[in-house]
Amino acid sequence: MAASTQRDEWKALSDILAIGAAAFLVIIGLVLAIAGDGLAMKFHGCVLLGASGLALLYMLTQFVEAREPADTTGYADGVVRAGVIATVFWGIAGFVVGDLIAWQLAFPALNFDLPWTSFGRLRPLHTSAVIFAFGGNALIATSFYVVQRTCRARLAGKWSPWFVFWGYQLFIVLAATGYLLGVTQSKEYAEPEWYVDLWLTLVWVVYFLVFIGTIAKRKEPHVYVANWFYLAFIVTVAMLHIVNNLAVPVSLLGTKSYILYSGVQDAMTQWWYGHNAVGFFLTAGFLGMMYYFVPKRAERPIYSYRLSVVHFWSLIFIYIWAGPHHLHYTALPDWAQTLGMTFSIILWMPSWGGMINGLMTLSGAWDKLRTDPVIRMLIVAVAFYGMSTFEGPLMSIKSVNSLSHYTDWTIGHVHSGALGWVAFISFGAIYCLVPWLWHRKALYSQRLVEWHFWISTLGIVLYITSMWVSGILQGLMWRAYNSLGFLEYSFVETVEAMHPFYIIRAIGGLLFVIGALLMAYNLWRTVRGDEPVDATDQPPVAAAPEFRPGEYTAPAE
Ligand code: HEM
Ligand code: HEM
Ligand SMILES: [Cu+2]
Repeated sequence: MAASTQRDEWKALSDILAIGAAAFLVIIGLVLAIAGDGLAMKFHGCVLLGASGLALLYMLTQFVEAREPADTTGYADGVVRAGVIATVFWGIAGFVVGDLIAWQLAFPALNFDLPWTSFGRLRPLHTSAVIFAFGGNALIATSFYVVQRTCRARLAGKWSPWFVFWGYQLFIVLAATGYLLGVTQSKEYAEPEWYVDLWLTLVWVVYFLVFIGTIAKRKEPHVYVANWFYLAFIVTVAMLHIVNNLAVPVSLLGTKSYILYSGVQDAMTQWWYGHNAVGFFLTAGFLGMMYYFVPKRAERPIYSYRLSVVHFWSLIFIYIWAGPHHLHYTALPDWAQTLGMTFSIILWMPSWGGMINGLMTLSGAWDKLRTDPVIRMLIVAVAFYGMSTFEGPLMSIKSVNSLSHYTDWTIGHVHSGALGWVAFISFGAIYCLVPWLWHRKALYSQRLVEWHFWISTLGIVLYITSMWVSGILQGLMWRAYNSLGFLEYSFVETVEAMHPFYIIRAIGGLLFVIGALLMAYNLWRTVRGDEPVDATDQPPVAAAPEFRPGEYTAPAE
């Protein structure tokens, strides 16, 4: 009795705090909307005002009516469902913008001579949309799902998980609209200005607290390896984000700020950030996904649990040092470049350790590659992970980088990781999650998953092969001398030579977009509850699987 009143008091306190925080944000939004310096800040004030106003209204109605959310006892899956929807939505938005800029590179007239639609503004819109909006939502949704199952505990906090979700969407909207309006601090993958960075910091701290709070109240003694990867992703991204974005705003009412560092220190901080954004956002978090969804879908234990632990520690210790490979032949001291190159080459080993662990989880069940396109998607993702983590160390070797740097080869490398690994592992996870989360007995159509798989794979192959050819061609043309010691080609000749490859890449991108649209249609039909057209061919997914201790670890270990 006493315990329950105390719990009620805590709940009331948390409600009051949440309402107070929203009211505070309403005031800030109002101030910025009225007194903000310039159109962009005023607009962002309005966005903040609208978002926090809606949140405030919603929480007030809940509080006044003392209404309990529908499911306070089981797992908190509402926020995971929202995350899955957001992932698909932002994914398609990001892929479409990616393909648009791909066509712009082939046909510059598509810039339409307008500032808002120019390549310079749409490119960061693409990279942020796919990495942070698509990838970030996939990571938040799956991490919230996985941590609950593997800890057998409900997500910590009542409002906090929803704050993480909606706060993150607000971050995305502020960042994206900012780019279109020309607000940027010009650091690649860290373009949002100081006030958007501050907002993300707040959201991220709450994300960390929800995640660690759930682990703290776990009923399962062992902390499963996927959670280690998710946790490394959350903690390291916080560290990277804060250090790389230390800046002084010109005015508290304006968008512009100046970064604390200058010259080569700024460059090194930026690429320490940029490289580890790849390592911890695009790799560690998605490895967490791999370590849950591959064994689950294959219904096999992880090939080697011991290897997964070695994989974890070696990966996080080595990644952090490899950043200087982005700054070869720059003003960065030579020793630092060599250090970055050395650690990049060493990084090949833990990366492939992880790949082997993922692939070999299928041993004894290889036939599933033929019968289950979702498994195939997950496993091909792991194979692409292996490919791009072989290519990366190769490109980090200084003599190779002297050819590849600034060329389309880098773009090809990026997208074999991004499309092949990040997007495919997310698609696979989503195909698993949707029937579990919406309690459907199967996906609407397995055949459509097949189509998605093949169309998108073809798209990726067109993308990366065209970029390999154009990248190496570009690099060789730039460094070609004639017998008199003059450059053989003018720059514009190299641009002309790229044209056919840009068209092939854009077609590849289009195929990738079509695949994603097929997925969205299939998922929509599944969620709607339509009778699956080929349920008998699909593995049984009637109930979301429970975590059973020892299930993932090989018996021999
Ligand atoms: C339909 C799919 C996609 C297409 C057509 C596409 C196209 C493009 C294009 C044209 C660029 C600019 C290249 C340049 O400046 O030369 C680019 C850059 C980039 N894209 Fe994509 N993209 C797609 C999907 C993705 C996904 C899913 C991700 C990440 C998860 C991603 C991450 C990136 C990154 C990180 C860059 C910057 C690369 C760099 O600066 O080296 N893209 N993309
Ligand atoms: C062992 C692992 C890896 C190593 C050592 C590595 C190394 C490299 C190197 C040397 C570059 C070219 C730098 C330059 O010349 O400017 C690069 C660029 C890049 N890589 Fe990797 N890579 C690895 C894995 C990955 C993976 C798995 C992904 C994606 C999921 C990825 C995403 C990127 C991106 C986005 C860039 C472009 C950065 C920019 O200039 O904007 N890398 N990587
Ligand atoms: Cu790097």
